Amino acid sequence: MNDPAPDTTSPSGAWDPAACAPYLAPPTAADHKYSRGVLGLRTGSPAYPGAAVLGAEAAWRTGAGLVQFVPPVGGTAPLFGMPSPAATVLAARPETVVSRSPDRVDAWLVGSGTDPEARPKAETDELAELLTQRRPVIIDAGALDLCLLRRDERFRVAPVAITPHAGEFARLWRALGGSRPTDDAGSLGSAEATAQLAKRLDVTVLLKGSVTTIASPSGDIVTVGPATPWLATAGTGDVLAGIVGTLAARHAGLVRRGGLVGPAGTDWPDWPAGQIGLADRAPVLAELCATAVLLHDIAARIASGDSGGSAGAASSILGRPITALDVARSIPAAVERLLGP
Ligand SMILES: NC(=O)C1=CN([C@@H]2O[C@H](COP(=O)(O)OP(=O)(O)OC[C@H]3O[C@@H](n4cnc5c(N)ncnc54)[C@H](OP(=O)(O)O)[C@@H]3O)[C@@H](O)[C@H]2O)[C@@H](O)CC1
Ligand SMILES: Nc1ncnc2c1ncn2[C@@H]1O[C@H](COP(=O)(O)OP(=O)(O)O)[C@@H](O)[C@H]1O
Repeated sequence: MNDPAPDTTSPSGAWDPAACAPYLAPPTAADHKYSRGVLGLRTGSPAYPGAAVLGAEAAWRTGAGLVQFVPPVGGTAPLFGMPSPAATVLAARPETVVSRSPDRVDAWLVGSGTDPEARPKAETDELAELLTQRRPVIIDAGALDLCLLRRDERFRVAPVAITPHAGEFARLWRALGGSRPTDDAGSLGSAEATAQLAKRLDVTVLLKGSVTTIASPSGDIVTVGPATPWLATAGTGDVLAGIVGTLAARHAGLVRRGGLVGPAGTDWPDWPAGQIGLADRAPVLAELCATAVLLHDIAARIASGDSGGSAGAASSILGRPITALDVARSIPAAVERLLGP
């Protein structure tokens, strides 16, 4: 990959709170748990069971119909006498169903709270397999290396969004042969670099930061922020990933169709093969990501008691310290605020 030119372009646009509403629409009388979106989680590890709890908490609070947790394959036993990720998730959210091979999953969230160095081959193989299927896959933290598989056509079947922070973004950039950025995506013109990465790997890139940049493979860029700086605390990225995964599960059909409505309301399997390219599908995923980032910021502001700041406001810092779990627990109030009159 060539180094990006300095970023002289303006982003395609900042995300409008009003645009979130369709993605957060309340359930109807015709809904049931399966129609509201089933999220499959492959998150957490013996070293980081807490990250799996944060993602599951966020998923339920965002309004998932069902969250299914798949325990990591093989690997080391829990450390320090800690419970396993599955036991930790169940203790916090007994609504969660734990299963080795869940059916009816609409979208997957993988990688939060995992370490690629400690990942057994069997786990890597199962994660890679998800990229060969049509369900949306959200790739976070310790699974981000798997998006490099997208260089191979076989792994380009699933619509994919990745959620790196600046350090993780720099690692991916270097893995693709770029020499810049070093560890500071902000210094390189992140919009340009994010768009390049999105295009190269045919993924939607959600580059986290005070201002979060979201790029589609098509080149569209959306920015959200600045978010409240109280979000700069451990685990808030795991919460964001849970929100993104849940919205992707809720709108999995729309993601696969690229936002297009099929003939007589048909879904993807009824569409002629090859009619819709991956790049066509990506902007919907970007809009879901932007909605998730805005919801996350509003939840953080509610949790921190920041009644004066609105999402995206670059005001002086208002409010009080928060934890990642506080943010997750404030998601329902944030949904209500975004849907409010
Ligand atoms: N409770 C739990 O279970 C929790 C579990 N968690 C899990 O921990 C795992 C490891 O994740 P991780 O992010 O802590 O470590 P890693 O991937 O090595 O990246 C850090 C390196 O990147 C660099 N860096 C540059 N810019 C940066 C930025 N904006 N934000 C952050 N870093 C930035 C930074 O360099 P520096 O700036 O310090 O020079 C540093 O060298 C992962 O699976 C995650 O899910 C956490 O979510 C916490 C709660
Ligand atoms: N200074 C900041 N101002 C606003 N939001 C921030 C700031 N720093 C980080 N964030 C947000 O906090 C979250 C941190 O995610 P991440 O770096 O993955 O942390 P973790 O791995 O501990 O969950 C992201 O949503 C990011 O956009």
